[in-house]
Amino acid sequence: MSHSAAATPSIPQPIDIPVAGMTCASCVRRVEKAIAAVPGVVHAAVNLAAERAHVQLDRGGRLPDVVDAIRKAGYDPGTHTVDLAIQGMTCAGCVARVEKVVRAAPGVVEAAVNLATERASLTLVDGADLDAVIAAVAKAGYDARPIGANDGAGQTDRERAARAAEISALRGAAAVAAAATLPLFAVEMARHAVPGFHHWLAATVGEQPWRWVSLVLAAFVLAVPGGRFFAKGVPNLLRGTPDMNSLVVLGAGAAFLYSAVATVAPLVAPGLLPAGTDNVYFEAASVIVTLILVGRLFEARAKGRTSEAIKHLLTLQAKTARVERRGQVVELPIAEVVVGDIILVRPGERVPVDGAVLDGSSYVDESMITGEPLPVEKGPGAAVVGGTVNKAGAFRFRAEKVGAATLLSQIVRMVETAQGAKLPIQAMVDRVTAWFVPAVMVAALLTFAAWYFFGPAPALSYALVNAVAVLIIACPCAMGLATPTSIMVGTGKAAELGILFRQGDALQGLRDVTTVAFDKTGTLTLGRPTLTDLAVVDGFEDGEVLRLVAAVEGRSEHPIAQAIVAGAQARGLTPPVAEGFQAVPGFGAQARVDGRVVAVGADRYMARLGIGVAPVAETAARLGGEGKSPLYVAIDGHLAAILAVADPVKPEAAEVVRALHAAGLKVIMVTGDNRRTAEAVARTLGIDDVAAEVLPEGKVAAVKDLQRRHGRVAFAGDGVNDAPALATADVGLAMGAGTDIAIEAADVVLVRGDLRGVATAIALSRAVLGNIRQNLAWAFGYNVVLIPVAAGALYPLWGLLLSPMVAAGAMALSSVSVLTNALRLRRFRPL
Ligand SMILES: Nc1ncnc2c1ncn2[C@@H]1O[C@H](COP(=O)(O)OP(=O)(O)OP(=O)(O)O)[C@@H](O)[C@H]1O
Ligand SMILES: [Cu+]
Ligand SMILES: [Mg+2]
Repeated sequence: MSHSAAATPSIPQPIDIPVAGMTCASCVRRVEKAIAAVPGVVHAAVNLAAERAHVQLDRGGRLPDVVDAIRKAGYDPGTHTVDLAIQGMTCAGCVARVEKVVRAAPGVVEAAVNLATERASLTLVDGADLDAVIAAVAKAGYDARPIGANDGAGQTDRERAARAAEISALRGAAAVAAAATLPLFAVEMARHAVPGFHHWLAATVGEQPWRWVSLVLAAFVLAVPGGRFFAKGVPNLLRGTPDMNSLVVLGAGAAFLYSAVATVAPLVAPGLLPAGTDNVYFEAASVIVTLILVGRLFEARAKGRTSEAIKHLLTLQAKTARVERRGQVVELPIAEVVVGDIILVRPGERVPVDGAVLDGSSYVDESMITGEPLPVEKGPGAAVVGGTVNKAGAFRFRAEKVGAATLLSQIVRMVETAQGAKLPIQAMVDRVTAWFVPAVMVAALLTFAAWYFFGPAPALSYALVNAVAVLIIACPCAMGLATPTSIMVGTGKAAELGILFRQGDALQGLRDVTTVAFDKTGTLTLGRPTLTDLAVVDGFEDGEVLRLVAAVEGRSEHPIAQAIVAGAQARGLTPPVAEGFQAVPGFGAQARVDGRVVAVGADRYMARLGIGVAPVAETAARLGGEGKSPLYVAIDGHLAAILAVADPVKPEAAEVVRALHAAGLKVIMVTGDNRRTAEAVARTLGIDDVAAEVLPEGKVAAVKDLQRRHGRVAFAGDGVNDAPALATADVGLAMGAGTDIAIEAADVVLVRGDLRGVATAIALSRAVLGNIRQNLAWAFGYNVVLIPVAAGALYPLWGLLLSPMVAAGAMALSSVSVLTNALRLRRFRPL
């Protein structure tokens, strides 16, 4: 066993920690502050809707401290424990080493390694990448395997269970509160509505006994179902960091306390309260608690629905796999499948992980990943993707990507990251909400003072009721939900449509672009060119030229090369063997065939070789005008022929260009192809401008040039060789080819190679940002308008006041309406 020291960790990756128990924007602030105060924390961002903290530590920062800080601030950091079976440990030194590398792995809070049981018991942050831990252990020279299921699905199952528990707890609390509040509320209403009720109550139950009954009922509502507000709100208040729970506590608590004093005072200290001010507000205190509980219940339910997209993705994941182990086929939980396992898939089963078919053949439904409606044929060598459904045949395949590395897991992770993202506008919202709760408390105090000193009699009653109304109406919970819920629903909807926002802020970026640039080959066109024309120069013969060219192109990977080889095959030619093959990217290729030097490529390739193409200039112009790509062939330094390949445009391309124009965007094509050809294609599609004959390394410069001229540019490419351009553009959209998505450079991945995804992504980003704006306008507007009303601004003119009960109803409604508005995004219609 090697005992060399483990490699020093590089800058740790940012980590997402689920945080439960946050109710409003000031909770977010509090958690953020608590985390930021931990030594070694570089950056902390907390998202209320996703209920997550995104934390960047430097080398000295310790995750356990962060988790601790969250707990100390009064919230629940989401962690879970996992057991790993560790092989290869021989002594206590090994134990210490494994513990060290495991503790240094991202997302690990605590680790204990046991030599006797050969187990490591880890506490991980929910959502942490167990594979990274296993890899770290492997790097230190040991073998680690998870015991029991612990894939992404398991974690989200736990989150789902936690949410379900929260919903049922809220439902119970709201029901109990409502039952106890009902008599109070009914009697209060009857007093106003039923003539003579007052006298009837006084004659039967008696006014004072009823006050005692009310006191008991209200105390119960506040203490039992309303206990959750006190448990969080009081400590926060005492710490000097009031949150929305504190506002509820102050509002309902003040109403209750005053009423309790008014009930008890006549017995113990008559004359304590001035005449006419011994009113009770037990019903108000109870109704506030009940309505806010009901609001929270609706909110929790709606929040559950915002993450439905992820749930749907997770249902695609198979739970078990039939694996060959030691010559036997065993059914294993998906988490125990390792790379290299041979997996059997029977008809109708889901492919469990990503891999390559060994034998057998079948058709596989990949629509859930690629959007391709027709089942795809799979034979030996074909790639299969976890989550897709096998149709009629059976096959065996070798697992190549498992656990978090599978495409499906990556998609789930991308959606989760995007859903938890903070948009730039959120910073503004955060600044406002940070001051909001303290400002509200000051406003309530001022209201109290104004009514007490300048208001009509009974001054104390008016002062109290109006101050309570201000406290209740001003809860900023709708504000805290406005952005994150729209992002969650929007990115979830996007995922359903095959649009993955890798960076959540690409949503805002995409909304702001003015220009969309497309790569031509494989993006606007199908990327499957065919040989259409062949014209030889005098002295050369068709079949012979094509035979030689096909020999050269047989060595090339370029789609054009494949078209030429296929063209030769179709004419029944068998190309000879080529030697000394040389490809010049962006120009062409050459090789020696049958003792002759054969070169094929663009006109600039001929220019580079010093071969004039004037004799076929007219043919080239005609071919280019038809949208075909002309290619020149030189044999032994003499121009021999001109060929043309045509790559049909995607059927939806023209429609997409029209849609983008309708959205007010400029559409530009960037290509390495011949100018005339490019312009012909652009014309048929209605594209505004063309950057043609761009060398592969020139695409970055082309994008920069577009940015200079048009502002913010989105670039859509096939994601493989367009990576630098994708990264340079303000927003890079990678057109995924289903399995081999080049995700890294892009901000947005269009899983279905369909161009409509580009227009849909832009339309969706506008819809989401619009939705956020509506939410913010509603949340802010509501507070701005109703706080003065609650404070009594309309009283001098119209005698209008806002009862604390109405305030509680309005406040519960405001969060629900923001959530409902965000959920409207689920009905977004794609192009
Ligand atoms: N193997 C090859 N055989 C023949 N011609 C080639 C070959 N490789 C490159 N060329 C020539 O160089 C040109 C530019 O190639 P490049 O790969 O940069 O762009 P493209 O695939 O035509 O277009 P796009 O930039 O839209 O993907 C091609 O249009 C072709 O004329
Ligand atoms: Cu609130
Ligand atoms: Mg290309």
